[in-house]
Amino acid sequence: MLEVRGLQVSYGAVRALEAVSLTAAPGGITAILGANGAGKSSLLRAISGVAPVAGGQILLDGRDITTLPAAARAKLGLAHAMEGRRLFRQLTVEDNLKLAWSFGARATPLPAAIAEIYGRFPILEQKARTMAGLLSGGQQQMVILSCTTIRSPRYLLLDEPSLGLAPIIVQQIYGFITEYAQRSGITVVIAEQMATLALRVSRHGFVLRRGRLVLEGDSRTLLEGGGESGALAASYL
Ligand SMILES: Nc1ncnc2c1ncn2[C@@H]1O[C@H](COP(=O)(O)OP(=O)(O)OP(=O)(O)O)[C@@H](O)[C@H]1O
Repeated sequence: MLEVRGLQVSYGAVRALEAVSLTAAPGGITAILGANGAGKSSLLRAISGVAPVAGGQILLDGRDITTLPAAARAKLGLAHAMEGRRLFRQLTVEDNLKLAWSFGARATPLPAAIAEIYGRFPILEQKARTMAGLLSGGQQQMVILSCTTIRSPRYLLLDEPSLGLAPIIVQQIYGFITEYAQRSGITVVIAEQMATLALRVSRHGFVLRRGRLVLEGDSRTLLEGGGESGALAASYL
């Protein structure tokens, strides 16, 4: 179970998150929604240990990890695909995959792990010897998802996996995420500006606005526009 209690994140005088509390239910997808600058990336970055925490607590399976360095959190099974497609651009696709595998739990032997990825994204096999920096945005996102999942994480944090991608590629990426979450049974947290997209695949959604949690609920309820969810649109204004 991943739990955040009263989390505050500040960058100098800028307060990015103010007393945010939420729980990501085990074995399912949780959506973190909100407009540009709402604090979604700061939340994920604080959880994985790369953003400064000014107050509150982060608990992983009941253990307080708030002051643990990022590398120690990764060893506990936290994987974070950050916004902005961070990969080793000068390395080939396959070398990116090998490197990611070497940092992970190595639950599956390397050849089988790579074969599985190529089975899922055949284009990556065709581009295996191409420098990752030369791929299209969608192909780079496939490499990033492959690199984070090849490590066999127990918790997966995905920051705006749809950003800047064509609708058909977004469908493919989200298809992969949904299938992977179901098959692996791990806990997935997706930060996404495109609320409908993330609510369709998640169980529960949390909405941030200017660093504060303003709405939460069952994803279907938020999506169907019933009850409180008129507030979903309002929270983006
Ligand atoms: N390194 C930083 N230094 C200073 N301010 C920052 C930094 N990173 C983020 N911020 C500010 O913190 C607030 C929250 O930003 P954050 O990136 O977490 O939001 P977001 O919801 O992920 O938005 P986006 O979708 O644009 O990434 C914004 O006001 C942003 O300008």
